[in-house]
Amino acid sequence: MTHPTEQPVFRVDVSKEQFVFSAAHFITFAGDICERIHGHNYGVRVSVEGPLDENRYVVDFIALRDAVLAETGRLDHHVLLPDRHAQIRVSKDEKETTATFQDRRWVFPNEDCIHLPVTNTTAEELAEYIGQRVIERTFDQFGDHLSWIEVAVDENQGQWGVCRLPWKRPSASA
Ligand SMILES: Nc1nc2c(c(=O)[nH]1)N=C([C@H](O)[C@H](O)COP(=O)(O)OP(=O)(O)OP(=O)(O)O)CN2
Repeated sequence: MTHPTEQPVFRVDVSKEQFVFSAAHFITFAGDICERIHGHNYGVRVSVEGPLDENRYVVDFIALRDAVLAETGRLDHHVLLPDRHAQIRVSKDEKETTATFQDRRWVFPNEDCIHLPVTNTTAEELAEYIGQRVIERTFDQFGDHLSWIEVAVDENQGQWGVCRLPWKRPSASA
């Protein structure tokens, strides 16, 4: 009998020059230190593992590429704000979004902001968010048989936050 680890394992990686989004953010660290707002040209790499289909693909990397591009395009030229941070409070009215941290306050036009379901807009949490969104975009096309998706987000030319997510049908509320 063949041992399972002797089976070939297949993966598709997409890592394109266009997978860049320029965005502003600020995070907290060490408890109550809050960065100044600043920007990064974030880079993204995505991998998917699973068995081969009838085309001998894990997934069509053109379809995966287009799903990633849709997400990087959506984040590009925005201010990324965390919706789940205990100290960075984010609120909005019909025109403007206000973020506060202690006695500091940032005000942005609503259309410049993307509210993310994260605690801190670290590269790791951005990677998880992009991974969830790519699953949502592609699950019906790619099917339920894949093993996982891994997203890596580069904040500054070689500083990657990476998240691997099980390949699961997105919940209806996602
Ligand atoms: N594991 C992680 N570590 C750090 C993260 C992160 O997301 N995950 N993020 C940061 C900060 O966002 C920091 O601003 C990183 O910015 P960077 O420009 O790379 O750092 P420097 O302040 O050293 O800037 P230089 O332009 O290189 O001087 C920190 N850690």
